[in-house]
Amino acid sequence: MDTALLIDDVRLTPILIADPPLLNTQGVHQPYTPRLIVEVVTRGGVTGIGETYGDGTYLDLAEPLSRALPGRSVSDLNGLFALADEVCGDSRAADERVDAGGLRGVQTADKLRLSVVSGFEVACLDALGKTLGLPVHALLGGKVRDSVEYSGYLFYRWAAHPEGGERDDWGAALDPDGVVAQARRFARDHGFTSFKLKGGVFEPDAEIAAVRALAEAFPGQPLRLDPNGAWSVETSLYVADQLEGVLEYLEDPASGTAAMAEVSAGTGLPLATNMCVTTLAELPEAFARDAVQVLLSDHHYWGGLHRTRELAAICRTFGVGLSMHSNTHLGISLAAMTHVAATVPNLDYACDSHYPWQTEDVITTRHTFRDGRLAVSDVPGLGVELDRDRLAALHRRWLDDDGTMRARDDAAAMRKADPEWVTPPIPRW
Ligand SMILES: O=C([O-])C(=O)C[C@H](O)[C@@H](O)C(=O)[O-]
Ligand SMILES: [Mg+2]
Repeated sequence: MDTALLIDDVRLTPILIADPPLLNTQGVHQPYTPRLIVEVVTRGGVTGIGETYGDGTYLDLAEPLSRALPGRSVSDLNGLFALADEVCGDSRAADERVDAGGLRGVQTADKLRLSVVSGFEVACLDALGKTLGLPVHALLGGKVRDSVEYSGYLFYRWAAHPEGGERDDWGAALDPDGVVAQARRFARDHGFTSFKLKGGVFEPDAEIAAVRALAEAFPGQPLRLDPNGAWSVETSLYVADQLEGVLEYLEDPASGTAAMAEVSAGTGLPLATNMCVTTLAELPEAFARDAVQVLLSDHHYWGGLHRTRELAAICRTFGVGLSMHSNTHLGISLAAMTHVAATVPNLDYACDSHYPWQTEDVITTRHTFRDGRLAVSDVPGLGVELDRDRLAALHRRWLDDDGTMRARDDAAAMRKADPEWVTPPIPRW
C-alpha cells in the first residue's frame, strides 16, 4: 500500500451559486442554488476535488462519510461505496417521494447516498490521478475521443428574478422567438449544434410551436424536448405525433415507467429518461416494457464515474441509447462529466449541461466550448484547479443565507412572483 495515497483530511464546503430565473414545470430556479465542494487531502500532500448537490439532505450524508474516510486510500473506490452504506444511514429524505426539485422522479435513500458518494469518488479520482501523473480518463480505462460534444440547454426564462439575484443580459424567453434567439446566442457563443428545450412550462401546443421554430431556424440539427413528466399519456402521444421526425428524442413526456411504456408503444419517436430510471433497480422493468430507448446518465445520480461506465455497458448490452443529463453544476462536475464521456464508446448523443447558464465558478479557469465541444484534458487528475478565494466568497454567501436558499425549491421561488403558486399536479396537461 502506497501511504501517499492515504486520506488524511476531507473538507466539505457548501456554497450558494447564482442561478438565472429558468422555468420548469415545478416553478422557477431560485436566485441562488446550493452545491457542495468536496476536497480530499492525501498523506502525499495532494488535494483532489469533487462537486455534488449541496442541499441539507445531501450534507447530512456527506458529513459522516467525510469523518469516516481518513485513513483509507483514494484508490479504494469499491471500499468507498461500502463505507457509505455503512456510515450514511437513512437520511431524513429516505421516504419514496418526489424530491423538492420534483424533477428527478422518485427519491430514495439509495439515490441520495449515491449522489453524495459521486462527489467523493470524483475527488478521490482527482487525487489519484494527480498522484500518479495520469488524467482521470486514463484511470477509467482511457479516452476513446479527444473532445466531447454538448448540446445547448434552452429554457423558457424571465429577464430577472422577482426578488434579488444577479442580473444578466439574456432577457426573457417566453415564446418561440425568444427560444430561437436564445439558441442563436448559444450557437454563436459556444458553437452548439444540437439543442434541448426544457418544457412542461407552457401548454403543449406552445412548446410544439417553439420546437418547430427551432427546427426551422436550425434545419436538420438534433432537437430534444423535456417536460419532466408533466403530460398525460394522451398528451404525450399527441406531442409525439406532432414532433415525430422533428425531435431526435422526447425526454420524460409522462411520469413513471408504466406511463412511459404506454407512450412508447404508441409512437416511433425514441423516448429518453432521467426520471423513471435513475438507479439500477429501475432498469429491468423499464427495459422489459421497452419504456425508454435512451437513458440519460448523470454521474451524480448513478454514483460516480465508474458506475456511469457500468451503466453504459448495460445500455450497450440491451441496445439502449445513452445520453447525459445535467442539473445546475460548476466546472468541477463539468470536468468529471467530460472525462467519463470521453471513455464511453456508446455515448450516442451530445451531453446536456447547464454550465453556460452559470456565471460563477470555483475553478481558476472556466471551461470553454468550441464548436459545441469540450477538449478532453490530458493533465493529471481532472485538469481543473480550485480558486480558493471564489470558494470562500460563495461559502460566505451560504453562511449568510437565512436558510431559504440552502435547499432548492423551485415552487417556493415561483411564489415570489405568484403567491398562489403550488407545485402542479402530475400530469399537468
Ligand atoms: O430532466 C432534466 O433534464 C432536468 O431535470 C434537468 C434540470 O434539473 C432542469 O430541469 C432544471 O434545473 O430546471
Ligand atoms: Mg430530463
